[in-house]
Amino acid sequence: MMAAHSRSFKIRVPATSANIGPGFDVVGLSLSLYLTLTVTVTVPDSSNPSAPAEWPSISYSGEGANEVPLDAYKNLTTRVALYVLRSSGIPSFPSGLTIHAHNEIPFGRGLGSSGAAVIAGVFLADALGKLGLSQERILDFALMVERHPDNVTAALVGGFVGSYLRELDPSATQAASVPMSEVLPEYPPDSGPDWGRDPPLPPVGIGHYVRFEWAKEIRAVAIIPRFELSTATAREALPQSYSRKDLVFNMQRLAVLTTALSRSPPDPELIYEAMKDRVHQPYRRGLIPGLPEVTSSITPDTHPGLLGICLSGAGPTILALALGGFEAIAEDARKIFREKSIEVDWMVLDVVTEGSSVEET
Ligand SMILES: Nc1ncnc2c1ncn2[C@@H]1O[C@H](COP(=O)(O)OP(=O)(O)OP(=O)(O)O)[C@@H](O)[C@H]1O
Ligand SMILES: N[C@@H](CCO)C(=O)O
Repeated sequence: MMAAHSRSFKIRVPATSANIGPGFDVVGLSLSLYLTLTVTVTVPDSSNPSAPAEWPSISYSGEGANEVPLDAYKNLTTRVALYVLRSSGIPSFPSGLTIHAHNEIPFGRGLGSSGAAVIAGVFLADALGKLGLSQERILDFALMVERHPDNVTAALVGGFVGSYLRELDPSATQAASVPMSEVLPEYPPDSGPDWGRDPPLPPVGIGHYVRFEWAKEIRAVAIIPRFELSTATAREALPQSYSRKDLVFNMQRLAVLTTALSRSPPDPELIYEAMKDRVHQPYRRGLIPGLPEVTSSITPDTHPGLLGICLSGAGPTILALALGGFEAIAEDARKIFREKSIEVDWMVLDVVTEGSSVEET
């Protein structure tokens, strides 16, 4: 009888909410919803190392299970993993690889589902290839795929995080700007170890971040419209340039917000105003009917316990930060959306301080 040995591990990545009003592409919060991968690699003892590698077997449950591709060469997480493996000189997945993904993060709603899938992919490659990637290098790889740092950084390190992309020299800029089709090519079905060009390596040290403090009593109400809005579409709605007045408006608020959210007791008057934005939300209102009404009519005066309210990431989810009164906030937002014929789901989430993890099981 053929003996086999196997190795199993679990990867867990939190959801994130980016921007928090004025911090477009700058700040992110990790939230208590998770993408969890349960991974097993089974290697028959008598396996022939020169035999062609089998394709990984992927299964999904939870959010997105009915739409996510289960082909490892099409699925975002495994494509990212393959990119990182190939960049590290490992041409393909090992044989006997099975991955079960359980996903609690709704797709395309502004809760960082793609950022979580990307971070999970880099962790998967790191664990499969025993690459020993540093946190900095994990972020470099993630930023070659998701090119704004707010979601992936918060998903990686956890908590309330501010980040920037380092100004790269011209050759590194070129390396970091290669088209996505070269970073994550559409692998042909029969792709083997010799497939394609060498993958473009990320420059070293692209993303830098700082973790802010977070007042533990602040919780997050996610009001989630039942429609998807892709980040790409929501970014196309934005202008290429802004007035000085609007940029100063946002910078003033962001500077106040990062400390205001760390103070106990939190000050609703300060936070509500500091969560206003003029850089992305006004341009996205056409994509999210009800957005301006929800953010302007739900206030700390009308809803005791509320601190501030904004679009979560690229939307369409609304994020309300609050100390209490969660149901009144969410149900009143539901009424406003219903007037626009949009149904919502809502949940109260915690801001989690732990980032992504991998654990051998
Ligand atoms: N767990 C996952 N596995 C595979 N693909 C995923 C997974 N999660 C998300 N995706 C892919 O990412 C797409 C959603 O990405 P998109 O950037 O548009 O939204 P988001 O990340 O949910 O929102 P935001 O970036 O505003 O927070 C999905 O339609 C799917 O193609
Ligand atoms: N900062 C990004 C977050 C979404 O991924 C945006 O608002 O487009």
